[in-house]
Parts: sequence; structure tokens; C-alpha cells
Amino acid sequence: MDKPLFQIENLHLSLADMTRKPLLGPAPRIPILRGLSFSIARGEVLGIVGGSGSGKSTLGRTLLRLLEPSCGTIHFDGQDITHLPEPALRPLRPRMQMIFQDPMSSLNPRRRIGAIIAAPLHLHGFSGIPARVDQALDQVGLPRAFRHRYPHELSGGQRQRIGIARAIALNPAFILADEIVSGLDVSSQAQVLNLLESLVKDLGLTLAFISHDLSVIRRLCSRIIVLHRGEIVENAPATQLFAHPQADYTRELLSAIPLPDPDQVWV
Ligand SMILES: Nc1ncnc2c1ncn2[C@@H]1O[C@H](COP(=O)(O)OP(=O)(O)OP(=O)(O)O)[C@@H](O)[C@H]1O
Repeated sequence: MDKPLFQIENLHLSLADMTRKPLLGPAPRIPILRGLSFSIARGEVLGIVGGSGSGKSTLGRTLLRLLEPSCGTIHFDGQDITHLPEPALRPLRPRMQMIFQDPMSSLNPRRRIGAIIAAPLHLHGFSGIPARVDQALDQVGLPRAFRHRYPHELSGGQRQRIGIARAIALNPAFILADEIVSGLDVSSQAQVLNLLESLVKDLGLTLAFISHDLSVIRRLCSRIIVLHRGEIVENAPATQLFAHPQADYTRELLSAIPLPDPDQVWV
């Protein structure tokens, strides 16, 4: 069997407590992630779920090495990236991409869509950029003429597609999607999720999908990890987790969120 794309062992991360007044001396460090071990298989769609403040976004940012772990290891595609300095991470950056929660704030309002999608391609020294931009727009189902538009001329769902186009134009192996459909209405949510699902299949992507919304996670993810106070309390195939949740906290999450019949919602 293929080695997993990500292998995480005993991952710890603490951050300085910014609420503490500087006069009181150096800020103490607060543990945010506490001993996480899991892997992400190639082609897998992993759901990361948990309540507010459970550490989902911090975990995502640590996987992408936007944050450096305090302890433990992260292997990406067989390479130990736990403490790689930025210059050594740079060639890996196009391969691990992120789609943000709020497309309006992650898209530069003063630049046209074509320039927005092209910017990371320039940064990473890609060639054939105009063709790549067109291809990315095709892949997310938007007209090529959109390259001349500005973000404010697009709907929320279309802006989220631009965020996806910008990520896939770099031909990544891995995409982290952090609460990317939270701000969208139900029908735009369904369209974006359908798009992601087909991109995962067509492009052989591996996806980690962070959400507090279990109905969204259920629709998309094959496996789910449940975070609570920076620890993994459950890691199970999606069908198993919904049918037989093992951890009390998972049961709490399941009972707190009304779960509509996905077959009825996502037609
Ligand atoms: N830069 C930081 N400095 C100190 N503490 C932080 C920092 N960033 C996050 N935290 C704390 O870490 C914890 C986890 O935050 P994180 O944003 O990862 O949670 P989350 O599960 O994504 O929450 P939400 O669903 O509300 O976005 C929270 O208690 C948060 O206050």
C-alpha cells in the first residue's frame, strides 16, 4: 500500500498567551494541540471537526507548516517537515495549498480575477501562466471571461470557486479547506461541495476539510477526526462515526447539531 501523504506523530503546539499584559514578563505558553497522532492517506478526504476553540484551524496551519510544532513530527510525502526552515519549505508550498473561509477577504479587491489566480503561479516560477489560469477557471466551472472581473462583481459561491481555482492552478497534492462553506447559502454550499468532490476524484487530490458543521462533513468526508481541547477524541471512518460514535464528546456534537437526511438536502 502507498505510504500516507501526511504522517503526524505526537504533535504538540503551544502559543504565547497574548492576553497577558507585557508588564508581567514574557507571556506564558498555552498548549493548543496536545499529542495528536494520525495520518492522511493519498486521495482521502479527511474531515476535522470540533467545537469553537478546539484547535481545528491551528492544526490545519501546523500541517501546512505555517506554524512550527513544539514537539512531535510531521511527515509530508515521506519528508520530515517538522522543523524545516522557510527556504526549504518553499519548493513544497505549491504542493500544499489552503482555501480560506472568507473569500472576500482572501481575494485582493483591487486586482482582477486573472491576476489573483496568476499571482501564486508567478511567485513559484510557473510557466504558461495564462493557459493555467484558463484551465483553472474551466475546472471550477466559471467562464474564462471572469479573468477580467473584480472580486466584488462575483457572488459568494463564485468567489469561493476563485479561491479553489487559485489553489488548484498550482497543481497541489494536498488542499486544506478551512470552514470554506460556512458563509454560503445552502444551495451555493452544495455546489461548492459537489465541485470539491469531483476535483478530488479528477485531480487525485488529498483534502483535509475543517468544519464545525457535521452535515457538511458527512456529505464529503470518508474519515473524520474529532478534536476537543486540542486532543483527538475520535478518529474513524465517517459511516462508523455517525452510526456508532465512541467518544462522549462526539455524541454531544452529534446531538447538538440537527442532521438532515443528506440524500434530501444534496440532490
Ligand atoms: N495566535 C494565538 N495565540 C494564542 N492563542 C491562540 C492563537 N491562535 C489561536 N489561539 C487559541 O488556540 C485555541 C484553538 O484555536 P483555533 O482557532 O485553532 O480553534 P478552532 O477549533 O479552529 O476554532 P473556531 O472553530 O472557533 O475557528 C483557541 O483557544 C484560541 O484562542
